[in-house]
Amino acid sequence: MSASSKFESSPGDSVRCDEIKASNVRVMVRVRPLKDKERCHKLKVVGDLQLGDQPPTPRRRQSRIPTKPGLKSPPSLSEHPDQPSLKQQGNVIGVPKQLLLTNRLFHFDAVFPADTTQSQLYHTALGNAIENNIFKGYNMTVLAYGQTGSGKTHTMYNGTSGPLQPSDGIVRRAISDLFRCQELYQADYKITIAMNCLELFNEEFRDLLSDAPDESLKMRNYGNGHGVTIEGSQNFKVHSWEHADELVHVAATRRATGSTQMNTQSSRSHAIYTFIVTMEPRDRAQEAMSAKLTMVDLAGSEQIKKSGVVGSQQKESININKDLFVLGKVVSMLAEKSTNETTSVHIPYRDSKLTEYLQDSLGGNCFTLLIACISPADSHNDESMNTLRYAERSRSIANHVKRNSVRPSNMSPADNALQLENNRLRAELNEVRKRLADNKENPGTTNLSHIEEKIRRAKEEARATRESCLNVANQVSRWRDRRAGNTKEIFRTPTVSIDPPEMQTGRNLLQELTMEGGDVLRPKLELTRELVALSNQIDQKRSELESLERSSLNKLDSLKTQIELEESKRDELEKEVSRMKHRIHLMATNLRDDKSFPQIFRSRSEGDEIPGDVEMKVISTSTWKDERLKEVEAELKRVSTENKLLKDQKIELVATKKAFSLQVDDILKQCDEVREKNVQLTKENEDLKATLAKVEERFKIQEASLGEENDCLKKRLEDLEMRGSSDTESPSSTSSSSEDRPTDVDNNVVAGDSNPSEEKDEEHSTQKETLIRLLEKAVEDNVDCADSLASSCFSMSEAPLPSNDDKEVYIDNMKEMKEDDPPCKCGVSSVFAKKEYVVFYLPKIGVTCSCGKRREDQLPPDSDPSALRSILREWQVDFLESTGIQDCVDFLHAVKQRKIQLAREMRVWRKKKGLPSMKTQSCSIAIYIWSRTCRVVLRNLAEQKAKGATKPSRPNFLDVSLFSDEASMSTIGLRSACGRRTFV
Ligand SMILES: Nc1ncnc2c1ncn2[C@@H]1O[C@H](COP(=O)(O)OP(=O)(O)OP(=O)(O)O)[C@@H](O)[C@H]1O
Repeated sequence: MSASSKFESSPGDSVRCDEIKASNVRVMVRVRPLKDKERCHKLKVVGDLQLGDQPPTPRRRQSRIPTKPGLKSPPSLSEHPDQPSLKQQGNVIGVPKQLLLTNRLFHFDAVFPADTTQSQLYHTALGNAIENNIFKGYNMTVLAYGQTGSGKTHTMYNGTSGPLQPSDGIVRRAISDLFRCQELYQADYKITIAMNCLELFNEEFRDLLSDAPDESLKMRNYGNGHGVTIEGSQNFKVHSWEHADELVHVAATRRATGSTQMNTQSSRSHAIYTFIVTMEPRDRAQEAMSAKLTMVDLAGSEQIKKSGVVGSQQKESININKDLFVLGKVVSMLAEKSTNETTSVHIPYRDSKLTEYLQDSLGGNCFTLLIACISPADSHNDESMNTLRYAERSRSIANHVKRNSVRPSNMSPADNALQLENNRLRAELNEVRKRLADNKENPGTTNLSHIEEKIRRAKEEARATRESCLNVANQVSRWRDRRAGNTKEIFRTPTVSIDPPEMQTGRNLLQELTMEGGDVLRPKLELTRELVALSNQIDQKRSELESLERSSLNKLDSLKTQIELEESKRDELEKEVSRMKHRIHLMATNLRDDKSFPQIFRSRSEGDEIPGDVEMKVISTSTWKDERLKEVEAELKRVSTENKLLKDQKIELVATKKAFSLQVDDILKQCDEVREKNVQLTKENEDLKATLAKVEERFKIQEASLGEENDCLKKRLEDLEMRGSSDTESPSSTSSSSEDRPTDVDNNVVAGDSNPSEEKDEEHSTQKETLIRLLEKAVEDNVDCADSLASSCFSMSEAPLPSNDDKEVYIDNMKEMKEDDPPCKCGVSSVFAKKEYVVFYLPKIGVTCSCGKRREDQLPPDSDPSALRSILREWQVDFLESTGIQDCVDFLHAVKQRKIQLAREMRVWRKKKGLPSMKTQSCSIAIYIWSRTCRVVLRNLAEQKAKGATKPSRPNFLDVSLFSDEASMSTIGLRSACGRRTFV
């Protein structure tokens, strides 16, 4: 059976046509959410949206079934009188109807902003439309239109399977509604639901539910609004929601999709889901109804440049765009027709298969809802603008909707079917007649290709009509055979399949009576009377059937006559064509051969006699020329109109292209910016990572040092407890152990932890002796201390090296030195210590081996004298940097804030680096020495600057006078060259 034949309302006697109403296509716009990196400045939904998320309140069952069949005016989509208005549903307060895009305001039936849920969209857009339209016998179509990636498939079929999900689109929700309504109405109607799923891919129809889904199917158009069918497509009778849903799911997965730059899962075809509902009343007084629900997910328009398609995808894209172009043209023409009803407008439905198939939905017998999907992104403004313009135009398309219902009659279903078929044939015949009449009226417009086309169509139609007639004839003869058999059998066999119901009832009654007759003896006369009455009824029915048969046969005959007539017309037309061809050929030959043709006119003007046959020739030629001229003029007119249309389209396209290229430039620029930013961010990220690693290392060190501090504190607490009594005897020893001011290292840079004073004195004297011994040995051997790790004797760098005599004096001085000796004023200093202590405690500046070799005091040219690396040794700077200290100022600040913590961190750090272990207090002293040195250097540099030095140089670190005001000078381990202590 064809997909739509049941829905073609036949203009016959028993089909209602009294309820034809105009209903404009309803248009709603859905804005999809922004994607990553997309921006939206120019699009605005105007008005508040407060949608309810509930289905409309269910109504009581009685009101669903019309008490008086078909007398209500047809409801428009989702606005049935019984249905609560949008404003009354749930908490719906209002739906925006306007949309502003780049200063242009568009008006629609509803505008759904990006945050609208699928459920909100369905209940607002369709509401109770399935029940109010389909189950009342009105056809309905829902179309999704828009550029690629704008959300059409999301809106129509967001394919899941199983129970209904919040993300499901219109198709699944509509199927659910269909079966819900079937359940509601099945007490009064026998309802069947059939469905098919088609796709139009590359200008070819395919049945997505067929065993051979790749097979291309032919479309057949019955013309004059009598519907279109896809030959060979299958209708599946579906029994439940699950069944239908499964089929739709299969179809959706078979649909052609592909990945483009605009949409990773782009539909490459137009998908058409059709559901056919037929309702046969259980009560014969009601009318039978049928309706078709079509849901179309159109493929999206796309710019090949933007979508980046090539090869076969490019061909698909061209076909999609062509279809949509024709759709736009049809919409424009329909809109023009509805605004200016007086002018006759040709609607180019046949220019594409899509529009030919959707003819009923656009300007036909159908309630139509168009959902235009757009992207809110600025980068898609031009496409969105086109979609909105198209959608706004669609609003003015008027459809003429009528109920597909059949009046109740005493005819059997077979009679009804026959009747409908007859009606359809009659309509076709009318159409053929009309065309023939048109041909007669406008012979002037006939040109060769037109005639050929008409002949082709006529042939096709004749073939189709012949087939239909044969069909009908077969049906009639089968039916006649059956009837003849039945009539014979009627009294013998009680079960005849096509008996009129009254006869069956009578026979049943008779049977009952016969059965009961055993116990209740009725008079024979009564039974005879009943029988007579029944046989009368049978006769009456038989005569009715015979007259019906006769009329059918008559109709058949008249149809045959019509066909013959049509065929003879066609023959005539063919002959006419060949005659014309012959004439044209003759004339062309004559004109070519007849050299005297121009001469004839000349001689006529001069009053010469024209030979009779030549005059005839001239007359016929000029008549033909006039005709031809008229034809050419008409053709010219048509061509110029088309040309103008094409020019307009071209201008529009050029403008669009220009806007596009501007947009593309803009996007490229943005891309560059983003790329640059990206590089910058990556760099920043790397820096941050490095800092993070440092911080993490610091953290670990701090953590470890905290542990140690804890241990240390505990130990100290124990010490303090133990020393409780001795503290009262020598209070000065407590103050001298202060961590912040490690003055207990006067005699040597090798300072111990806070030991009792006797231990300290003992240690000092040992160290003193060691030093003296070392010095004596150094004087004897004049060793190159720079290479000796065991012990070294250092003196200042830039001061003159002490002679051996000086050294002896120095040693003597050392021996005689007392704790309370006054400071030496010689201004020249030396450092005596083990090399490892020197390396640990002292900064690098100016320290020179006593042998005269300079060590570590050379600064690279142009180096910053105030930098940490110019003052301190490599490892010292490495350590400080590991704690986040970058320069002298940082360092001085850190010393002030957290010297002890730094000391602990240093201890842990050294351990980690495999350097000799030092006590925390020694670390603290070292830090103190470094900080002092840094402060002195900074101060000296500032002084140099203040005196006008443009390039201040690093001070001589061992110039004792530099440190003369430093009370804790001794802590840096300097001694005067005379061997006496400089400071106490
Ligand atoms: N309203 C929406 N909410 C959430 N996501 C959406 C919405 N509309 C579209 N999308 C998402 O945008 C993407 C593209 O949508 P969809 O495939 O439906 O576009 P389309 O118009 O059908 O494209 P095409 O014509 O190329 O098939 C999908 O990932 C989809 O999930």
